[in-house]
Amino acid sequence: MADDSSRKRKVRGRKIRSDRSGKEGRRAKKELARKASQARSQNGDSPLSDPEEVAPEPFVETDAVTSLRNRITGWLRADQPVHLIGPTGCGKTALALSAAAERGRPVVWLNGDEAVDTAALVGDHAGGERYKEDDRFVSGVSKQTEIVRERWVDNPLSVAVREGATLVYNEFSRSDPSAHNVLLSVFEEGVLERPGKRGEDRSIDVHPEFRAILTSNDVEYAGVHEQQDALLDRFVGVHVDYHDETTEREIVDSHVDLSEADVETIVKTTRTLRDDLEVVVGTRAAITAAKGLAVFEDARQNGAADGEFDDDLLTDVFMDVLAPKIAGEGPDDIEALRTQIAESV
Ligand SMILES: Nc1ncnc2c1ncn2[C@@H]1O[C@H](COP(=O)(O)OP(=O)(O)OP(=O)(O)O)[C@@H](O)[C@H]1O
Repeated sequence: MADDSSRKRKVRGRKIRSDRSGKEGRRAKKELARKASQARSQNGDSPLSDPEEVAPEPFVETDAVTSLRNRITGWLRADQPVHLIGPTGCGKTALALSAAAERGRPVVWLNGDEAVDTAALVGDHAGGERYKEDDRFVSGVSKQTEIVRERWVDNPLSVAVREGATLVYNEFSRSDPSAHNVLLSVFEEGVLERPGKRGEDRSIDVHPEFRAILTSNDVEYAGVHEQQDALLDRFVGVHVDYHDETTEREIVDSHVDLSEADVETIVKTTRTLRDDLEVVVGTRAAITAAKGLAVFEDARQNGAADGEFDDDLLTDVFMDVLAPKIAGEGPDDIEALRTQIAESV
C-alpha cells in the first residue's frame, strides 16, 4: 500500500458520532430504542446493539482507511454482502465495525467458531412453558389440565434479518460450513428458514435494510474451514492487507502514550519482522509491543533518545508478543524465533 503521508487525514473515534448528529440521528436512535426493546421482550437478551456503541474507539482514518471503509459501505448500499479477507490483526474487525456503525442501523455481532451450528445462528426451542387450564364441567366440579407450550428463542441471525440490522460475522470461516446453508436463501431469495420451528412463521422475510459484513483470514491459516463456493460467490470480497506505514503509526499512536519517535521505531521493527518472519505480525502485535514498551522502565539505555530502545528488551518484548503464535512448538523453534527477532531488531 502506498505511504501517502502528505494527504493523510486523521479522525479519532467520536467523529462518526458528530457526523451523525441532528434530526436524522435522533430519529434513528428512537427507532433503535424501540427495536431493541421489542427484540428484548421477545428474546430476553437481545443481540441488537446501538451502532454508536459498536463504533471502534479509537479509530484512525487516513485516506487509505477511509477509502477502504467507503468501499465497504458502498457495497452495502448496493445491497451486497461484503466479505473482508486478510491476515490476522490487520484491522478487518475495526473496519467492519466502523462501516456497520456508519450505516446507523442496529448491529448484530456474531463470532464464528466450531460450536456455531444452524440453531446457534437461527434459534432453538428453549424448553417448555407450563401453565394450568381450569375446565369446569359441572358447577362445583373442575378439572385442571397442565399444558406445556414450546418456547422458541430466536438467535442472532433471525433477529438481524427481521430487524434490518447490520450483521457483523467475525471469523465466519471458523464455523462449520453446513451451519451456513441457511444463509444461501437469505442472500438469494430474501427468506430465512428456521429449521426446527413449527407453524406458519417457520420462515422470516428478510428486512430490506438487512446487510452483512463477514470477516475471515485467508484460507491458508490453520483451523479454518473452507466454506462452500455457492455461499462465497454471493459475497463481494474485499481484500484487506496491512495498512501503510503512516497509517500503522497513527493507529499505534492512538492506542498508547509514547513519543512519535518511539512509535516510529516500534512500527518499523514490526514491519521488518513482518517481512523476515514466517509468523503473522499484525498491527495488533505492534500495539501490544508498544503497550509493553510504554511501561517497562528498563526499555531504554541511560541517556538514550526517544525512539531508541534497548535491543535486548526490544527482542524480549517482540518475543513475548509473538510467542503465542508458536505455542506448542519445541524449544528449538522457540530459540530460532528469538534469534530471528534479535537479528531483525
Ligand atoms: N483504523 C484503526 N484505528 C485504530 N485502531 C485500529 C484501526 N484498525 C485496527 N486497529 C487496531 O489494530 C488491532 C487489530 O485490528 P483488528 O482486530 O480489527 O484486526 P483483525 O484483522 O480483525 O484481526 P483478527 O483477524 O485477529 O480478528 C486492534 O487492536 C484494533 O483496535
